[in-house]
Amino acid sequence: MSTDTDPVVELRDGAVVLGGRPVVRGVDLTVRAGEFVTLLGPNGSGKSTLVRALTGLRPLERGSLQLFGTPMGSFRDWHRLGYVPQRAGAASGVPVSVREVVASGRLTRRRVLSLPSRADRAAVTEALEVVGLADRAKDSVATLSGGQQQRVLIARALAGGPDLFFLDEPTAGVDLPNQQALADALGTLSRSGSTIVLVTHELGPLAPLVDRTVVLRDGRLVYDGPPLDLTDAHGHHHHDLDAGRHDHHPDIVAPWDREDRRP
Ligand SMILES: Nc1ncnc2c1ncn2[C@@H]1O[C@H](COP(=O)(O)OP(=O)(O)OP(=O)(O)O)[C@@H](O)[C@H]1O
Repeated sequence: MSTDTDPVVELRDGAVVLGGRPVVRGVDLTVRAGEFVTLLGPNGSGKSTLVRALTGLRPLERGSLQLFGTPMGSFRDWHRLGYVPQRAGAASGVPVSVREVVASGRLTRRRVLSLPSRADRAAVTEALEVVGLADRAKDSVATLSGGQQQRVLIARALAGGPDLFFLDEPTAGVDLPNQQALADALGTLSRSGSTIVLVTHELGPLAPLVDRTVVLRDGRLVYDGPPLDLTDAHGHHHHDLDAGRHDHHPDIVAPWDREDRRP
């Protein structure tokens, strides 16, 4: 973990209200360059909302946010951010190739109405290689599995050359080989110095990559520290990280969910 580098995300007292209800409440979060942070918490605890707020997609009701040291209101370097939303299929119904989807990730880099440059094409090819889909470039996205489509979206985010990635449950509903391919791609990114903020219910093959864990509960940050060993003394895995399999079934017994948890 790098603690001596500049913060790339600095949220102070962040609050988001949706439908009149506080969903993110008084969150302080600093992410430094090169960190790999996982954001955990039960269903509905506000993880996706927090990530959307950090990308500027959800306005803050209260608090302040800086990205790369610039207040959100004046931030313009959008090409530095990559965002892979939750449960997003890459297939649109319109026949579109894997390469075309990934190439759309270069649009923040290109001048309006200009043709793709050699650098654009090279970035797309490289992004496809990182996620292990170079051999599927010409195929229609619709012919890919859900896990492969998720990797296409990661390649799209990658193609823009961002150095800060937000990924919202990229492994949900993805089989083990695809999870491993995702972990390989994120490991490559992380080693190249990218900062990664990842929402997940289950780390699986991603676990070795994680520097730091942040846990939300009821919109509040209840843990921020080293990755948690969620296996108890009896070798049982705490149940809530499997909650993704039982959507909206908050059967919680994890450390941050005990009565004595700190606020
Ligand atoms: N557009 C919206 N309007 C009103 N409430 C919303 C909206 N979007 C989300 N919520 C509510 O905000 C709360 C937090 O949702 P969010 O999706 O951020 O949680 P999450 O931790 O990512 O959950 P999950 O693990 O199920 O994806 C939930 O109670 C949800 O119902």
